[in-house]
Amino acid sequence: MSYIESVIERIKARNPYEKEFLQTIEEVFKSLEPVIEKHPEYVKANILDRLAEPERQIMFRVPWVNDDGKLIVNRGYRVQFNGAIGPYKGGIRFHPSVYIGIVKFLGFEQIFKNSLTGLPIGGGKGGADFNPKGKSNGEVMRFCQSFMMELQRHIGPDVDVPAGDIGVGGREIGYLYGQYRRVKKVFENGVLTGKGLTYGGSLIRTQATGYGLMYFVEEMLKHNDISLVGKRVLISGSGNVAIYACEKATEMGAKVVAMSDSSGYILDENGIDLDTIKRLKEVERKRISEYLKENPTATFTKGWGNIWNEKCDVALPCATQNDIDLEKAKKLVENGCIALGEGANMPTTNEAIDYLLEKGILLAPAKAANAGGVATSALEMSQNSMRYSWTAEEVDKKLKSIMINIHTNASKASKEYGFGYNLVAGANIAGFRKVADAMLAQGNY
Ligand SMILES: NC(=O)C1=CN([C@@H]2O[C@H](COP(=O)(O)OP(=O)(O)OC[C@H]3O[C@@H](n4cnc5c(N)ncnc54)[C@H](OP(=O)(O)O)[C@@H]3O)[C@@H](O)[C@H]2O)C=CC1
Ligand SMILES: O=C(O)CCC(=O)C(=O)O
Repeated sequence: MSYIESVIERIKARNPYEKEFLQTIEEVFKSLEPVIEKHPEYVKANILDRLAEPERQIMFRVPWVNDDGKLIVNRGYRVQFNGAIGPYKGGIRFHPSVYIGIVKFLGFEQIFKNSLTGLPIGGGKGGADFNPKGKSNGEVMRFCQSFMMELQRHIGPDVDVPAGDIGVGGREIGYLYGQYRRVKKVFENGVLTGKGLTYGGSLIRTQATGYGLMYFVEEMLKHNDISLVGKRVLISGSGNVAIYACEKATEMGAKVVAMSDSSGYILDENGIDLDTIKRLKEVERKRISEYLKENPTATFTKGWGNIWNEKCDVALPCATQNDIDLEKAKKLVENGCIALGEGANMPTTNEAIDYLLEKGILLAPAKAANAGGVATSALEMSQNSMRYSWTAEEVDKKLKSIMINIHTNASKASKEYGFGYNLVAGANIAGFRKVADAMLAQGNY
């Protein structure tokens, strides 16, 4: 058994029920084999075992009263995974599937992603098993207030800075910040990112993950002498990341023909009418099938995951984890897909990643490709510290240059450690080295 395999076995034994966390551990650590060989100092300092153990994980009760006057109890989480290079940073997810294994997978991935941005942010993530779907604004507000009553003890602009993720957007960040300010009595708006523009939010943060994804995918295609113009694109999801990936892809000359939500997908051969999607999803919070009312030539197909049966050149999973398994990956290849850009976190299973790489599909891994969101959050933190705001053009320019740098660093690391042009391995290695070196320098914590 190799050193890495023995580390993975130890981590499995310590966390037997956290399957998503174990999935990312295997994916990341397996690509670190040549790094460990070249740098025995990481083995001596037991960096991998230390990296896999969160610095702190907090789990708490979130009681709140629904519109019928019933007291409901949810479970809240914040995992402060690694603070070696900066304050913990990462989103909060509200979804009924949330449990510690999901929060830990997201927090672990965040360590490497945040390191890749080149900005001083450590890795963390949080959430609750609360389902915002179908809840009134009042219910969502009371839930957020109760969630923050506990969370506020553990966060701060120099400690831990949460933001949005699935089920947490501008509305929720507003309620969370309102409660934080009420309890703390200070206007300390650097404690959360993704805020509204009237109280310290950054221009372009809403668009940043989707735009950043497309800047990265464009760079990856350019590196391989391929243009995005005229390419047929499928996007899973129709939330924050999916919407702005669609906007930028269309602006870059690609044709997005399908988007989805958990009920199914719409296919529109005329190209997605994004104004309708934005209204349905950002304003009215409706199901995607409603799209057909205004676009009667489009079709709706029921069922999660079916979108990947459609033909495409570029696939952009922008919804949730494990969206593309081996069977879907085979379907994509069979249908002529040439590139896959991960907007969501861990949307592709490990078996599917191996298969796609083996078939020569260009794969932009989440840690690199969706890092534009957290990078712009870090830019929001800088603006809050300076008590100053950059223009949309300034933020967008910084975002683009960060995404291009991430591509350069991931491709260089991949080449240096013998993987050729493999951005999956390259992103893991480049993200790892900075954090590992910071941990080495800081002693045995
Ligand atoms: N927001 C950000 O800045 C960043 C987000 N990400 C990642 O991108 C992905 C999408 O996030 P975001 O767009 O913010 O989230 P949203 O809540 O805005 O949108 C999520 C979308 O995914 C769909 N979906 C389908 N199945 C599921 C499922 N099982 N669980 C959750 N969602 C599902 C949702 O449909 P339905 O409404 O029917 O549930 C919805 O269309 C996530 O993986 C997130 O971790 C990564 C980096 C930054
Ligand atoms: O902007 C942030 O801090 C959160 C981003 C995030 O959760 C992610 O990158 O997955």
